[in-house]
Amino acid sequence: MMNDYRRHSVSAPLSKDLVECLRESMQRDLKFETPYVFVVFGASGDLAKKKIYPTLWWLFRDNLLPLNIKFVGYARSDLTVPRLREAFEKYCKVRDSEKPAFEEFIKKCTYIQGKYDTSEGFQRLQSHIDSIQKESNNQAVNRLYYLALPPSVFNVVSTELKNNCMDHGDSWTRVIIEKPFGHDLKSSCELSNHLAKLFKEDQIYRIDHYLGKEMVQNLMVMRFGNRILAPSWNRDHIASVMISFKEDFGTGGRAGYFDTAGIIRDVMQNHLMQILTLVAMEKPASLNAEDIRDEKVKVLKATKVVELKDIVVGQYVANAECNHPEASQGYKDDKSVPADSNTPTYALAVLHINNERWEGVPFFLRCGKETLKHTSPLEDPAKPPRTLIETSRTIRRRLTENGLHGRRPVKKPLISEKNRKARVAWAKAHVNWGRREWANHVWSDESKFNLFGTDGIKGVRRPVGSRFDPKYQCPTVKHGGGSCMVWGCFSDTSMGPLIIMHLFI
Ligand SMILES: NC(=O)C1=CN([C@@H]2O[C@H](COP(=O)(O)OP(=O)(O)OC[C@H]3O[C@@H](n4cnc5c(N)ncnc54)[C@H](OP(=O)(O)O)[C@@H]3O)[C@@H](O)[C@H]2O)C=CC1
Ligand SMILES: O=C1O[C@H](COP(=O)(O)O)[C@@H](O)[C@H](O)[C@H]1O
Repeated sequence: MMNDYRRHSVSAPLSKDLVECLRESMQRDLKFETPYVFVVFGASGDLAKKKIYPTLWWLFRDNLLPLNIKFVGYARSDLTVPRLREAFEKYCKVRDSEKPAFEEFIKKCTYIQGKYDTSEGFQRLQSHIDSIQKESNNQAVNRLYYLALPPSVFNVVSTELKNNCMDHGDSWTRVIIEKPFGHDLKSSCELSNHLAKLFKEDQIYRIDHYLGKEMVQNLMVMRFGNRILAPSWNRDHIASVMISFKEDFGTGGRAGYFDTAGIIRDVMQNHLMQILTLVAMEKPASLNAEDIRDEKVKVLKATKVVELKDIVVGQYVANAECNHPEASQGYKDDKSVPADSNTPTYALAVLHINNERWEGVPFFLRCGKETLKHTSPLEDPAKPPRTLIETSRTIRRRLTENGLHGRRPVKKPLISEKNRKARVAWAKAHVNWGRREWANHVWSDESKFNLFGTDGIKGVRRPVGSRFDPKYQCPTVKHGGGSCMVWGCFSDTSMGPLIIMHLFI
């Protein structure tokens, strides 16, 4: 069972059973004594402090990392481990009880200051890894290089890595590359070709962290494992799809990178497009990565090329009227943004997927920095179906499963509040009458019969125990309509005649 609080926070520890299970499955592949080094290039940056270091800590805390692992930060900034820690600790959400373990984690961290475009810093990194090897009984060190860097330096850093920091054939080296992977088709192909010359394909990990988000991971299960949704997931039932990414903060010190990318390259063409393909693709042959990739590619191939008329862009400016602390700063108020920058911080695009499932359904991709609401909801405004696939039996079953049972509503005479009170008072006053008292009384009532057709049997769907809830009652009237009003009476010994009071035609 998942801990309750974990549902709300990735920082909460996993349950012991789950950790054991994950460790067991990892032990098959990992020798825990083998030395590993995880190098974060761009350790001084936003991604490193907000995501990479906190994630490494959570894995460490949950015993999901090899025992002999070291974390090396690398960047140009003049930093030390304590200053690095200052930057990332608050994102690690360390609980009081976890503090000793966090100190152990920090002991595993080191920092190397170095440039990206010269060999000197990389040679020092290599010496550092050599020293880890010596400390580990000379066992060869597995290396994982994480490029948490702006794309402008991917080429030089990967080249320096290849020239200075590779394994010696007795361990492995892997390189993780962040998005954006190039800024257009040409540069993306160039980057691919460049990396292919340096590393084997299985050494290169291109990462889109959105694919690791719970909401995104649940998409496939929701689409293909849900028997109610699956048949409705198409143009007959969905009018349009809006995939929306909004952040209530701006570039916050990252403008150096952001201004070279813009919101489209930063999140739209990767994160939002990944979500779009997951939403739109057909069921893959298996959950194997290649099969999923193939289905995503089919969606992309069926997508009409986006033209200028299909896209709106914008840039956030300061808003003096808003009290949000960040609203006083426009994008260009950031000193590292050129005064004439026209980099978009907001974009809305409409895409069309020309296939049988989605023909005619617009897919809107919307993303913005400083949009005052940090949510990325996926909204599928449903439209009235052109064809009804579900049978009424299925609908009845689903309603009942959800606690709404089909029942006849209680009839309640439509009387004024004054009369209601009078009736209640009379009933209370005579609550103790017995047979003898009632025998002296005549009972009368009127009834309405429709002349054409009937009012029919009305039903309501209501939860158990809510019979007398006013919302589920059915108001009745004794007068009006195309009908015949009759009156009758009885006492404890006989029945009176039936009197036709009114006939309405
Ligand atoms: N921030 C986030 O939440 C996410 C970011 N990413 C991706 O991660 C990568 C890094 O992003 P992020 O950490 O936000 O970026 P930052 O702007 O924070 O840059 C990271 C580090 O790179 C160095 N750097 C910055 N600009 C330059 C430059 N022009 N030339 C050389 N070095 C530079 C700086 O370190 P120093 O000067 O000390 O060397 C900086 O601390 C990007 O590719 C981004 O797309 C992906 C997912 C999420
Ligand atoms: O890739 C990026 O994603 C973050 C948003 O990621 P989240 O996991 O924090 O929602 C975004 O802020 C950043 O600009 C971008 O580079």
